[in-house]
Amino acid sequence: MELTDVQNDLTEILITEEQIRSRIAELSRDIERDYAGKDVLLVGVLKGAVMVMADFARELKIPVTMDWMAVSSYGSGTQSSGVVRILKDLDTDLEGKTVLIVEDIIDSGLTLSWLLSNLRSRNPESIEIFTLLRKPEAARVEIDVKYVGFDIPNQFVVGYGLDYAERYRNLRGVGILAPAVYS
Ligand SMILES: O=P(O)(O)OC[C@H]1O[C@H](OP(=O)(O)OP(=O)(O)O)[C@H](O)[C@@H]1O
Ligand code: HPA
Ligand SMILES: [Mg+2]
Repeated sequence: MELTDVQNDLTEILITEEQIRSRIAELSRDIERDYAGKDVLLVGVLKGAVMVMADFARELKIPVTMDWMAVSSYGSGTQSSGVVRILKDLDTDLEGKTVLIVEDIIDSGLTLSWLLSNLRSRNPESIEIFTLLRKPEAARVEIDVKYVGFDIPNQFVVGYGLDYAERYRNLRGVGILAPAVYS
């Protein structure tokens, strides 16, 4: 679905499909260099990261494996509950693995901060983070993120995997959701 197909639900088109494609390609070149010769395990955080994982993994010119974890803290609202629940754990043992977490967005940072300490306790060789979007003004915890697609304003966004109450995930780009839709 195009951003223009839900124009009335958005206050702004923030990032187009083409901008996402080209930024993922840029970051992929960095990552190919940084991880040359390594066996990388991409850990996608369901459900939001499905689109970015699919495009990023196919853009990479190095072999990788992929696993998924499902966590949820937003439910059907626009504010983090602060409580992160594991809905599905990894199938892979992380002991000694080179892990790259793939996320759609870092907002308050609460999800990733919780996830990082959870995954670090499993003794991987290294863990880094790749996120398509980040909201610097919303950060409630500091997280060291190695690969960031776009820093965006502190507003609720949808599209390209990101939902409001499970809707809008299938938009090709990212837009700011009109407050009238959720208030
Ligand atoms: O930095 P934070 O404030 O913690 O927010 C970021 C997290 O919130 C979203 O997940 P959500 O809980 O909505 O689950 P979903 O991916 O299934 O939509 C998003 O995909 C991140 O995982
Ligand atoms: O801005 C957002 N949009 C959709 N899901 C989210 N999860 C955290 N922040 C957001
Ligand atoms: Mg969500």
